[in-house]
Amino acid sequence: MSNNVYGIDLGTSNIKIYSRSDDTILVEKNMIAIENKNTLFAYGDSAFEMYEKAPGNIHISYPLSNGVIADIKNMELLIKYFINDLSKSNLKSGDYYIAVPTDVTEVEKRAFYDLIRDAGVKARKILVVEKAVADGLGLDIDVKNSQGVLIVNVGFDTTEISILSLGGIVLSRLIKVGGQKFDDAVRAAVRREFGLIIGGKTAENVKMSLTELEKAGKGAVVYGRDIVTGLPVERELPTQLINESLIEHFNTIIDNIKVILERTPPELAADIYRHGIYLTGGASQVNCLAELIQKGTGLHVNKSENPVTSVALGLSRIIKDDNYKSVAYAIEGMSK
Ligand SMILES: Nc1ncnc2c1ncn2[C@@H]1O[C@H](COP(=O)(O)OP(=O)(O)OP(=O)(O)O)[C@@H](O)[C@H]1O
Repeated sequence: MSNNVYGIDLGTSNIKIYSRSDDTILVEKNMIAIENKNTLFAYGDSAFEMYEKAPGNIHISYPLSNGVIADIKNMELLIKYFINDLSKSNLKSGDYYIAVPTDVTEVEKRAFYDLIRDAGVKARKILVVEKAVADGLGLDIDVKNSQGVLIVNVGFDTTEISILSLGGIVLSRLIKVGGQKFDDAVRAAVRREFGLIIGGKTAENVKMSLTELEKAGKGAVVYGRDIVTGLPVERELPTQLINESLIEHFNTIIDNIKVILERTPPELAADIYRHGIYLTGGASQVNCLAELIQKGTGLHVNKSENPVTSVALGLSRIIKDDNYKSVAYAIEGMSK
């Protein structure tokens, strides 16, 4: 195949890239490790492996923050390396579909377009898709013909709450709550209740294993540093403590869903009532969140089968099915 087509969902913690030629989705950490301020040391999952363990001369960072591009130079570098890997070092010109959050400024949206144009990936055509629309398609919703669809995507540092109707976005709100805030809450609770300092990765693992641990009736065994003695220790944390530490953030998400619902035109609200809420994004899998949203809003919650890749799956449907091409658009001033 001469020209490939790529669909990119640039998440803060995970980058997901659909490649048309092999019909697969690459999922890698959106992270870069730079040695001595100017040399690429590692990227993607390999950079994440070193996170919180690397020496001072290796700087490891996320180039995205709160859903927008914070470090353009390193983000371009990452895109170039990932696309080069996908094309097996035989990069040919290609078309790019990139998902963007709705509730960001036009300048921030434009930055996604510029990123692909300037990343050195031989972009022929660059089209933008609203992230929630791609999410809807990835969730198998016929977004072009459906009225009143409420999608909640809980990611790493943001949660996007959107109402779709007939292929467009009616309302959207991006709030700064996601998996990272959940991890921070776990760390703070462990420090407060056990006098123990744990790393970010440990907190994330505890959060991700909560449901399993509860089922097994076990606590989470962690290793950390005792605040008083400064020595490494092992502790078993009760799951109840972890659950309680997350409630505040869950309530923020629920309150924001309610605000969006209050602003929804009544005809669309009726459809949302019938279909319920669609919940996706990696951090939506956290223990009890779906149940609490259901309880807090009184609406049925449909959980995604592919929470991490739902946006990329939606992009793949747009790329493969001409019927959905109209939901992708060129940034003003660029040809479609
Ligand atoms: N089983 C799980 N339980 C709880 N949280 C999980 C689970 N699996 C992944 N996560 C969390 O999901 C988050 C990553 O999700 P996702 O890939 O959707 O985010 P992102 O797209 O990178 O972020 P954003 O949308 O904020 O840009 C991380 O915080 C991770 O800890």
